[in-house]
Amino acid sequence: MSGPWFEASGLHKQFGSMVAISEADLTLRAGEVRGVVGPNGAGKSTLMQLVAGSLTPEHGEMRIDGAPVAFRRPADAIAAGIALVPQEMRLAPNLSVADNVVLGNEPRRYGWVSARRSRQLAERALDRLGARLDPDAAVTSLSPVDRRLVMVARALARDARLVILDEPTAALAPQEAGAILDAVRAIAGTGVTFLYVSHRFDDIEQVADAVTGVRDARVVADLPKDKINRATLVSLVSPVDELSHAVPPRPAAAAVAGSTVLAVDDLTGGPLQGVSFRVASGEIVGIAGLSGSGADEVMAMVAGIDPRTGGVVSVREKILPSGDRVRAVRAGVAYVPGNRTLAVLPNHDVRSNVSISNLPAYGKWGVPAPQRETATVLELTAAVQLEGALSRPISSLSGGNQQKAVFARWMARDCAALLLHDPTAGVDVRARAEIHQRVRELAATGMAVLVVTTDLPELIELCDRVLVLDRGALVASLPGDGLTESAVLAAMVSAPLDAAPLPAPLEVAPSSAPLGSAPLNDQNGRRS
Ligand SMILES: Nc1ncnc2c1ncn2[C@@H]1O[C@H](COP(=O)(O)OP(=O)(O)OP(=O)(O)O)[C@@H](O)[C@H]1O
Repeated sequence: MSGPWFEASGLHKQFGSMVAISEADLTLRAGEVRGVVGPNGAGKSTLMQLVAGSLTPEHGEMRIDGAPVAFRRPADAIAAGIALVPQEMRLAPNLSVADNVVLGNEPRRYGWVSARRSRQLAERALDRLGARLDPDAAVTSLSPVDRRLVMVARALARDARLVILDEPTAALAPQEAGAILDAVRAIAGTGVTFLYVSHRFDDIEQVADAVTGVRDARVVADLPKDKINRATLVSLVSPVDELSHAVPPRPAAAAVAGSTVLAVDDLTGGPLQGVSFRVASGEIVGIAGLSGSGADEVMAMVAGIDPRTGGVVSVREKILPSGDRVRAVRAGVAYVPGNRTLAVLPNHDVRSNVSISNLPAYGKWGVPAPQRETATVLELTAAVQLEGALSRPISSLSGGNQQKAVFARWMARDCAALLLHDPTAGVDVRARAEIHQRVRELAATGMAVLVVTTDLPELIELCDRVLVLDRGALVASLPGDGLTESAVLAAMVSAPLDAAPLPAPLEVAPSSAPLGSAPLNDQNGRRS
């Protein structure tokens, strides 16, 4: 690693009277991977957007190789060798892998886009990442991790010296995240600098050479490599006196004795090949699986978002029609999607975004009772540590805070089954602990909770039982007590990953079964 080539000092940005980042300094060396860590709403994304030219600072300066630079738009930053890879996927679905890599930067010959040179450019960028992808493949055919690699390749195809990655692994399983981390380390070895924003401390510990801590709109820490560990990272997000609160232990054995609330029998559709399981009142059941395992599809079909081609889903013995979200809500199925852009009402304030799930409760005989609504929403937002005025437009909240609002929405309603899809993606460690605590409390009131998450520690902290899906089939049901990440991982890839002893799988489902003829699972997911 050589001396600093990028320096920012005194960067300040505010939205109206709200200061998002103030007096921020940042110094980067060639080939450095700098983690960026801090609580939700701290100002991390704002700082990244200033460096990437998506926002312009009120004051402060940036220098590249000692010379002052000022970016008025992202194109200025790109021309200076800085590219931002945002958290949300920005790929053109109708274009190939190669076309997506060169999108907006197509090499031209005599003014015309050169298909040959575009392809070469894309292949070179993908090669540098070690991504073995067919440049002609449709980008829609790729797994989430490969799509993410295409987005990183796009930055490399622009000869970026600094690549800013915003939560690049937020919705990826650990092995898949590993592909991103390996690529980042390999590219950093060639002299490219990375700013790596993440709430996943495992990633930061593995990949970062140094960490910038952001808190309350200020840069509050600059940790060298030998100071990067779980305790220092947690303390950047949560004050030291809250450390124990931030990482709560899983209760020894959750009291799971209720009757079946959610029954899924022989579910088919998409990759699913006859998946059956039960979730009892008071139980928290997790589903783990790699991309393409079918975990996402189970969630979408049970929630009534996607239609199923076969099988039965019932809640409290009431069969839900296929692909009917309204009927599912009426039957008491709450759903918090992993992709918050599917859940927020962007043109509405925080209050409406939270109260919408339960509007009839805030009025009597059709007359609204705004005070009751406000009181309830204040209680719910406090429970997920979402601070600030309820009248703020939700789109002005940081990503993690939007996620908290969506979660609070479903706490307002008395539901039978709560479906959580990556419930704490982009949420800081402190609020994550609060959300886990709320989930446990909701389960204790008798709800059946189903959690699909790529975050293995979350499954282990939260769940009484973890079902593992592989290529559309249920391959294991692992009891929560004593469960380890390596045991879940091993079941996900159908092979032991290390020497850690595996709990014996309780259930091994056949890869397929004729419609309507599959045996039912008992309460613990065992087949009878
Ligand atoms: N366009 C905007 N209008 C008004 N306020 C904004 C806007 N963008 C960000 N903010 C506010 O600036 C503050 C910093 O937000 P920012 O997105 O930078 O936080 P963050 O650290 O990236 O959070 P997260 O980890 O949740 O993504 C927050 O209070 C947010 O509500």
